[in-house]
Amino acid sequence: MLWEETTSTLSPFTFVLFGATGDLAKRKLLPAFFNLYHNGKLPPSFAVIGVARRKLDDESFRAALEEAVRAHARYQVHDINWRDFARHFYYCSVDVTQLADFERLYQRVRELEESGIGTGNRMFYLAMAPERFGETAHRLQAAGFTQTKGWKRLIIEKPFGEDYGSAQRLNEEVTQVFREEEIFRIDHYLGKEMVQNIEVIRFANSLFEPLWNNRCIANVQITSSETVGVEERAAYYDKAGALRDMFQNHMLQMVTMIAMEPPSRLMTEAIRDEKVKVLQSLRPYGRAEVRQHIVRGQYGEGEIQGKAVPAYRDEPNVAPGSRTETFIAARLYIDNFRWAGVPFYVRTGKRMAAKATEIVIQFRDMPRHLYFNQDGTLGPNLLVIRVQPQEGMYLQFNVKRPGTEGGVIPVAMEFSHSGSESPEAYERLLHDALRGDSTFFTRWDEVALAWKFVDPIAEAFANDPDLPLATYRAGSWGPEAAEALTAADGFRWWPIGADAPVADAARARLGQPVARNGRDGRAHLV
Ligand SMILES: NC(=O)C1=CN([C@@H]2O[C@H](COP(=O)(O)OP(=O)(O)OC[C@H]3O[C@@H](n4cnc5c(N)ncnc54)[C@H](OP(=O)(O)O)[C@@H]3O)[C@@H](O)[C@H]2O)C=CC1
Ligand SMILES: O=C1O[C@H](COP(=O)(O)O)[C@@H](O)[C@H](O)[C@H]1O
Repeated sequence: MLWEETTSTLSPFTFVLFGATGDLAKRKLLPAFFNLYHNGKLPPSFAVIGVARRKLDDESFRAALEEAVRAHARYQVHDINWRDFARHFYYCSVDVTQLADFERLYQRVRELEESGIGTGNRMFYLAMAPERFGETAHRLQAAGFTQTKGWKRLIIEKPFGEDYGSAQRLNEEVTQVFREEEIFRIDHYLGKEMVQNIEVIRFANSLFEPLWNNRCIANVQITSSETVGVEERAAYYDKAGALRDMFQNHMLQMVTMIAMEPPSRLMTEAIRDEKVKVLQSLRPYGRAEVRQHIVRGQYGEGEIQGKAVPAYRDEPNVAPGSRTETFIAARLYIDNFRWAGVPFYVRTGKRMAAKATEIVIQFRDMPRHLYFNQDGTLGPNLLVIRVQPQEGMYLQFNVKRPGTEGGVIPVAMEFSHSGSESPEAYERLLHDALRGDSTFFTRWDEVALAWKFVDPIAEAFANDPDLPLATYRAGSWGPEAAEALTAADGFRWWPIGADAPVADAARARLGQPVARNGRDGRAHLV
């Protein structure tokens, strides 16, 4: 349920973290535990048992924990009594392909529980290769973990399948062991402060909700751009591409949050029901529509923050001549009463000009637009939800140019969350799962519908000889064809991230020069 008091005490638990020595654990999960502990969100009695194949003991795992926390947590190690925190962490070397290892792990968990920790509440987090998810769930059952007088829950990392068929098979495997309400499928974008804020912005403001439809909104633009390349993940990414890695999950989840109807109650299942309806209303695309509405690209060489970077095909472990897309832009339609005719432009890519996730709601022009638009600079009203790295939103509107010359200039009202110590996405999601709240996790029917929408696109990507794969320069905003996608409808992608007009305000606060606008179409801050 939403808005439950989050400082309420959690029940004691044991948390079995598979993949405890991996990248995700190091950068996100272990620091999230520290942040939660620092903020008093964990109960006095809990145990985290790190699991992976390599041979570590409790002490060396605690040393790795400290390193991870020092490098990636929001707070300083010396802010708390480190020994008090670290004593909650244990390690057990397990190869998940070996049932005997699970039996050993089970003994460890039982010993901890019998020493007074956990009272039988058991959380299992699968932060390892997705091929291992199904068999791990089965071995947990075979070793006896799922027989408990407390609760049992499973958190599964992405990717949840690589198409509808494989996702369905995986789901069948895990639901043989855990009930749907015990399964927490992670989409970490749902843990981001401003993604969660979408519901409040929409449903707690009489200013916005009456306008939230095809009568008032001209288009919606959702961008998640990254400056990083494929990094060390080519083995996975070269098969997945941007379509499966970002679009099928994070991007479509943001679409559902923007487009859903108000839920009948602010309750988990009521909210998920409304998100499902959005996915059901997505206009399906076959090959012809993919050519018309979707642009894919792959980064070539270029520059990121002044540093030369190689083309995707020259990255380590990428197949020579790979045709994997590192960028996708799509024009989506949600064929229901509220959104009929409104294009949703969605784009995501690696090695782009900036790291930014922003949602731009562009309102329709006024009917007497021309009257005020004599110098051709009048822009539409925009509501921009800034997910990251800045957290906040701004509303762009038009006012009279001050003075006697007349004319109209765009201005922006900004609200900024940055600096307000929002919890990290994983921190919030771990805490939600521990208190049994699955609102910001994806239900199976959401995952299934997302794959059913994406599968024909993936088919076209793989087999349509007439579908271009554009190369874009690393450090750019993607291929030109993505600009053409919006331009064909008389729109354009609005600048985001550091290019957004309100970035001027941030620069001004830092005493840096700002673009004093008027005729350049950029907004002043009011
Ligand atoms: N890293 C990231 O930023 C993100 C990761 N994810 C997802 O999180 C999951 C983990 O990713 P990531 O941390 O990057 O992966 P890593 O490859 O860095 O880590 C994999 C972990 O699994 C362990 N492992 C591998 N094989 C076995 C085995 N047979 N038995 C027991 N443990 C095993 C490894 O330890 P050892 O070798 O010691 O066994 C290691 O701890 C994946 O599903 C990924 O898609 C999702 C979003 C972002
Ligand atoms: O899930 C993923 O997300 C990250 C981007 O996450 P963000 O929170 O930094 O925006 C992406 O780099 C990765 O490829 C993908 O698997």
